Amino acid sequence: MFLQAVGHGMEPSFLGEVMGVARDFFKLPLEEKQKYSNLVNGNEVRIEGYGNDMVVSEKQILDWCDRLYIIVEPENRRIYSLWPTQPPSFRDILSEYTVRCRKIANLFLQNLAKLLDLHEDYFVNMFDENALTYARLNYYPNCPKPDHVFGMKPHTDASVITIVFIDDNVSGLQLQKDGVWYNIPILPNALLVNVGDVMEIMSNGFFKSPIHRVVTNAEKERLSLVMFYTMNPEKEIEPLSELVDEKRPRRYRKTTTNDYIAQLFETFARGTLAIDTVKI
Ligand SMILES: O=C(O)CCC(=O)C(=O)O
Ligand SMILES: [Fe+2]
Repeated sequence: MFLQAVGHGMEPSFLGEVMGVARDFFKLPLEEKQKYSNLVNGNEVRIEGYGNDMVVSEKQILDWCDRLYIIVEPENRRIYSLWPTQPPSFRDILSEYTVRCRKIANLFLQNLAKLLDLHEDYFVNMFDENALTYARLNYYPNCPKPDHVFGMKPHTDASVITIVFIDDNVSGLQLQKDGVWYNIPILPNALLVNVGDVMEIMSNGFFKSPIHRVVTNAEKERLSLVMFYTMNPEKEIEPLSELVDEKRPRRYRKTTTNDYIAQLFETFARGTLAIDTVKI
């Protein structure tokens, strides 16, 4: 499930500021950005920080994309040493965006619960004080050979839900439906909201986590800011008992967010899908 939210209450001027600080960050000299590197001891890749994909094989084709990945919620899990100090307003603006996006996330979660005939706060209440929200800032430079490389390879998100904010003058995000790729049109100031794998698992396949990818563009660079809403990393994830019965047996194995995210990074680098590893 993928939708474009327009009446989300964030003013275009505020969204402009958000995209502005993201753009200013990526324009910094490489040495400055590398202060936030996702490499530990020069080789081991952690999720958080600035960099590119984890490399698992020599044949792997890296995505044409730079990214900065940071935990934004809960506040006590923020690693401020990985939060840019340039541009100076980066932290304040991302913090405000985090608060405002949470409202949209909760509204979406409430609507998903209602569609499943569950209490509207069913999903909202599953996010405890250790549930993590990751922000990922993606920067896709223009690419001289757009036919040779993706901005981001086909994947699904390991989140419960995801909110994507795309720079409003460059398309490039595509969605797979029945084996065909469709362009997601640009709607200025819209936020894209989609279901991630954890929601697919919990809903026992009622909601599908859409396969999507980003194509590169020869002329234009592109930016996006993605918020991934995940549960407490230790919490067990499985189809809700309310949604499993004889007619609709359980379709996914039990996992945890921790294990699943590790699985996602591995499968993403290999070009396969994490969700296939938990299907029964
Ligand atoms: O850049 C985009 O439009 C989407 C990026 C994305 O799918 C992701 O970061 O998971
Ligand atoms: Fe994604």
